[in-house]
Amino acid sequence: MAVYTDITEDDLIRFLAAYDVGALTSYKGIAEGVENSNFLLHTTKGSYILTLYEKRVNADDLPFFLGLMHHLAERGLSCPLPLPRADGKLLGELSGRPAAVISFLEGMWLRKPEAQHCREVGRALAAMHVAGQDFPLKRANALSVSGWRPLWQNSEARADEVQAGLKDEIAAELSYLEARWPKNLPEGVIHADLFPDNVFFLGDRLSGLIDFYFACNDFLAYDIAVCLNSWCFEKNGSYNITKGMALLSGYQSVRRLTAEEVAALPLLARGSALRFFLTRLYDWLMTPPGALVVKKDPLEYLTKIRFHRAILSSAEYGLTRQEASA
Ligand SMILES: Nc1ncnc2c1ncn2[C@@H]1O[C@H](COP(=O)(O)OP(=O)(O)O)[C@@H](O)[C@H]1O
Ligand SMILES: N[C@@H](CCOP(=O)(O)O)C(=O)O
Repeated sequence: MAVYTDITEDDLIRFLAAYDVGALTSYKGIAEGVENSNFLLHTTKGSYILTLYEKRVNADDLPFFLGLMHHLAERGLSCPLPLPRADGKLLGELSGRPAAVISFLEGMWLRKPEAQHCREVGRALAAMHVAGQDFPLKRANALSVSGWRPLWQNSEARADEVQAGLKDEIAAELSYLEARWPKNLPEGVIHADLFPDNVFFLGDRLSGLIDFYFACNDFLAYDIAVCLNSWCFEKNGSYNITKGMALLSGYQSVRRLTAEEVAALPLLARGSALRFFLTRLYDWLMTPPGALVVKKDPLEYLTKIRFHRAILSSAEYGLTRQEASA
């Protein structure tokens, strides 16, 4: 459960006085998420999410994240909206943390997504990329290739505690990717963490995207790589090409990939797998005992890195031969 910062009822009531949300009737910590502390609030006016921004979120980036949610919602994308306070600001402070009240998005995330859901996600991701094209703020991806080595240096010495041989394997992987990371691919605003737990469905219909707190400017196709990694592998570590095909065709029904993006896909998928491996490894080794968070297994992403390393052509992800060789 991701609640890093406790709040008291008195402080919460005082904090909520600045919002037009009615009177608090109940609240509870949310048993999901990794990055921030989230609470579900019920008030006389409805349900809301209270987010306290934690360690990896830089307060200077909050206008980008909150502004982006507004921008995308204005262009018809379903995502939660930060509520304004009486003073017009979107951010307040609670228990010493920057905090926001966010509208509640109906729906549930899928524990066992199927190909049809992957298609919907592909479509929504491309719609987000298109809608983000005229978002005026910029934020570099702190967790792209230049951020991986500093992250690795924090865990490197203890990597073999997790699995023998990891230190050498990851060091080689990192050097390989640093030397070959693409430089010129179409860029824009990406979500950068569109895992199944950040996509809500009502029945089989996608009801919205949440958790824009890694959003940034980067290669659009890198976002697809994140989704292939998080949506198209089965629990046993195998890649499900039917899901890959659905996700990629859903995406391309809104935005066509360029030949350069197609060619870069195996490298981007490998890099995205390394990125999640590294943050998970860091959390695995560094999260203090007793923290109310479920740590995610870094080794799941080692399997994915190895899968991508063996890929010879983007067709293996589920692009048609024609698309893969265009
Ligand atoms: N706007 C929202 N509407 C409904 N539930 C939400 C909303 N935002 C977050 N949640 C709930 O909180 C959980 C954690 O949110 P998330 O943004 O993923 O946290 P974190 O940033 O810590 O990873 C989600 O899985 C969901 O259950
Ligand atoms: N998706 C990341 C962790 C970030 O957690 P989220 O709850 O913000 O999606 C992972 O799985 O490693």
